[in-house]
Amino acid sequence: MASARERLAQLASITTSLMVAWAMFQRSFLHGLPSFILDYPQILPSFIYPYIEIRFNEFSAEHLVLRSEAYSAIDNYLSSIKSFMHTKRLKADIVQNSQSLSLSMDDGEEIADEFEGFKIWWPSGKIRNPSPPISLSFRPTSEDKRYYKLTFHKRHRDLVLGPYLNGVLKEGKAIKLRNRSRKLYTNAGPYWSPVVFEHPATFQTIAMNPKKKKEIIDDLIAFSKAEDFYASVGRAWKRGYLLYGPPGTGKSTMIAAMANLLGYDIYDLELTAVKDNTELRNLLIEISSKSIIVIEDIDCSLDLTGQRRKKNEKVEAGKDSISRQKLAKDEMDTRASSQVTLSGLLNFIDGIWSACGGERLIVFTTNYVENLDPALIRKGRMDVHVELPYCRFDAFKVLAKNYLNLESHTLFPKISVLLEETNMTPAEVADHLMANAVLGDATFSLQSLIHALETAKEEARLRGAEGDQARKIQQLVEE
Ligand SMILES: Nc1ncnc2c1ncn2[C@@H]1O[C@H](COP(=O)(O)OP(=O)(O)OP(=O)(O)O)[C@@H](O)[C@H]1O
Ligand SMILES: [Mg+2]
Repeated sequence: MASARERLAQLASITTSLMVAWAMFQRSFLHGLPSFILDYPQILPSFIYPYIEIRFNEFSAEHLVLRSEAYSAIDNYLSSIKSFMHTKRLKADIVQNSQSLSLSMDDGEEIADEFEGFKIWWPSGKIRNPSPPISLSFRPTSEDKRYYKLTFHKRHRDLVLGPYLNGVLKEGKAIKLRNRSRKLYTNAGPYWSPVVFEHPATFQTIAMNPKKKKEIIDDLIAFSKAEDFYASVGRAWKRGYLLYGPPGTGKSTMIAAMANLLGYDIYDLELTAVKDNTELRNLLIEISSKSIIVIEDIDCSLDLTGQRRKKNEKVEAGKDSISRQKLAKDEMDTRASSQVTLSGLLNFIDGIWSACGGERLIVFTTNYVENLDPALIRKGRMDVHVELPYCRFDAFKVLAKNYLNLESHTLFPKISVLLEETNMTPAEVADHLMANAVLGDATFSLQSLIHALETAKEEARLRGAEGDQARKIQQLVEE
């Protein structure tokens, strides 16, 4: 059944037709009548039909191929609001990156939305293009042009055209970002090449101290919502993370979990493949917002500390010709490999990056935090330092829950002590648990982990004893 507004719309349309006919009649036969009568066709229907309609076409006149950004945002927004109760014909599609179906209304249907206590209607429709007589090209012709018609009472004009519509467009764009398939970019030469990023890691599966984990999650979420805060204090919307710890402790896994948590793309920057600072700058300004820039093994990527050392050596050098020659050769060697310098990287972090949009994390990883230049990791550049250590009992409990669905067990105390006495990575512990998890016997899995820990402890003891012996022999030889 047609709603009151629809009946009014029909009435207004009939009235408009009548008024147009009336105006034509006037113009033809009644020259000289007062001009306000000629204005009737515009005034009268707006008394009868006090609604404003704004049409958002799928394709604008200028961009016949590119879908209008406003239309896409509205489409996403309308698919998200739960006003389908009275809509009989819906369209369904699979959302990228998700198993769920996304519903949207079919052409010719209407969704009602509410804002500040009043109603807004979004009828959808399509204009059928007259099909071309005979197309000689094989290019498919897009016959139908879809649109949404924002319809609201004229007394709400300011609210609808201001906060309501801005909110719809903002939310629609946010939904698009959430639903898009994310990318992992790597640099080979001066360009980024993307692949679809699908990594199952989540913070839930990362084995580490739960308190530390919560702090990181809270920090990331606070960062992703802090656009206004960063703007108000005049700082670039970026945050630096340094993840450090031995190999296999979950640094790369945590980066994937960060990307999954925030829905960001990852730009995995291989510094050794970057020719010089100019190429570095060009790569970095290409990076879009909502992204994580990752530089793995920062200590191996560049001779970052060396660059500084050489500067100091330069002052000392020059006294004799041999050291001058050595310095020149060192500089040539450095230039031959990569000319990206510590100062180039720092300039990027402080300057260029700040100037090109926001919502970006930069993450450095290293196995040897003590080797890094303090300038690189000082607060302000690397805001958060996260240590991923060898597996201790708190991290083990996460793995036991994930792999064996165990919260406690009589063997836990023994494992806790053994983990303190050995240096086994979460990766190794996880491997032991996984090897037997499929058998479904948790006690057997824990026993085999205990056996592995005891073996590792014994090996470490033997290595230590061998080392002591070697040192003693060395001492005797020197004496
Ligand atoms: N803390 C952890 N929690 C859960 N799984 C982990 C953890 N650490 C490692 N793993 C598992 O071990 C494997 C290796 O981990 P990852 O690559 O993240 O280590 P890494 O710290 O980046 O090592 P590297 O320093 O060698 O790059 C991953 O497949 C991951 O599933
Ligand atoms: Mg790694």
